[in-house]
Amino acid sequence: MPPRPCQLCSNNRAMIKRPKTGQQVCKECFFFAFEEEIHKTISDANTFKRGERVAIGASGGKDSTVLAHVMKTLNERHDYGLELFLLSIDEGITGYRDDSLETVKRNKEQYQLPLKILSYNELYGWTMDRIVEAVGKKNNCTFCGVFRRQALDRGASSLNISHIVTGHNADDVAETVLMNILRGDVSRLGRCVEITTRGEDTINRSKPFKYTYEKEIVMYAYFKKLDYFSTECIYSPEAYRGFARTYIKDLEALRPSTIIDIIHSAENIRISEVVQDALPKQQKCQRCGYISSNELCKACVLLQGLEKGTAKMAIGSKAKHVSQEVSSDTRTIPMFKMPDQQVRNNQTNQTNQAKQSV
Ligand SMILES: Nc1ncnc2c1ncn2[C@@H]1O[C@H](COP(=O)(O)OP(=O)(O)OP(=O)(O)O)[C@@H](O)[C@H]1O
Repeated sequence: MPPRPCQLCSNNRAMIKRPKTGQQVCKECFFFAFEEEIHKTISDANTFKRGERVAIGASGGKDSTVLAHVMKTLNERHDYGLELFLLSIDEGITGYRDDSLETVKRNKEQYQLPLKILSYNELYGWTMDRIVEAVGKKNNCTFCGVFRRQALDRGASSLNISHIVTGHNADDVAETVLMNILRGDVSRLGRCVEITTRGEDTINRSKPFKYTYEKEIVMYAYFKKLDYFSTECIYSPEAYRGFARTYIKDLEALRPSTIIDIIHSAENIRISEVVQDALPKQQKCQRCGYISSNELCKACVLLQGLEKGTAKMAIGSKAKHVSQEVSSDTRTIPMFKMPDQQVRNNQTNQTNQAKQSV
């Protein structure tokens, strides 16, 4: 059978069948189409301001490694004018995160980007290895997720950065939509499909891979021969999320557009004002100053549970009513500080001067 030509350039031999579109394309056209679709996602949503300092949440895994590579490529190709940094959180998981951080350190050299590593141990006085010893494997993902979210914001803030991008891809977003529906979590249903979540007292978070299929990220990393770490976390993943993931993968095998269709469905759901008014209002944690929907943020509640030896109780719904009292010898999280107002103002001024956003 004669070689099949690329359906995009018609010159080269097709090497890849795109999981997202089914098109048969050559390597070069795949790379370009993949990158430019991400550029479209970024520019359609005016995601960045020119001159902005942006931290790439870098775990060393395939998604964030491809993200670092693509952000650097697009920043240069389309002159976004961004100052990019790698930001890694060391959760303290021996045999997993220590190895993946070695990959990030190599990425720092390969992409010539500054790297900041912040550890749970430094910030909370606990590693995930010790947390798992204390709470067991069943609920450890709750601790890790809550602690990572804050650690990323605190790491960014220490670099005077008010925008983080993560490698969450279309499969992750579709999975989160499904989980929010299954849990009846209306407030998160709307937010989880936004490319950027913004707020006065929060660090902006963006997902440039919101419409990018995981299978294509794997192909991109493979054909570009990127240096990434491919082992799964050694602590068991959250079982409920695992079911949602498998369900979506099964549907994708039958109809590849399922992933995008789920995302589009959630984008078009309108939450009634009655429901919105009933949602908890955002405030600052009374202990550490981090954004929270209760008097104490989730990280402070979880840390207090760990310190007092009542960590399992801290996970449940009664955790909101945890005592505010904390003895002077109990470890607490340092006060959260948003990036310097000055920096934010400067960024706005630069933006106004440049009158441009990407
Ligand atoms: N330890 C970490 N340090 C910095 N960023 C992280 C860390 N863990 C996760 N992230 C960010 O959150 C995104 C989603 O994380 P998740 O745990 O779902 O991993 P993943 O889907 O396996 O991604 P990756 O392949 O990048 O590890 C990552 O792509 C990355 O941007």
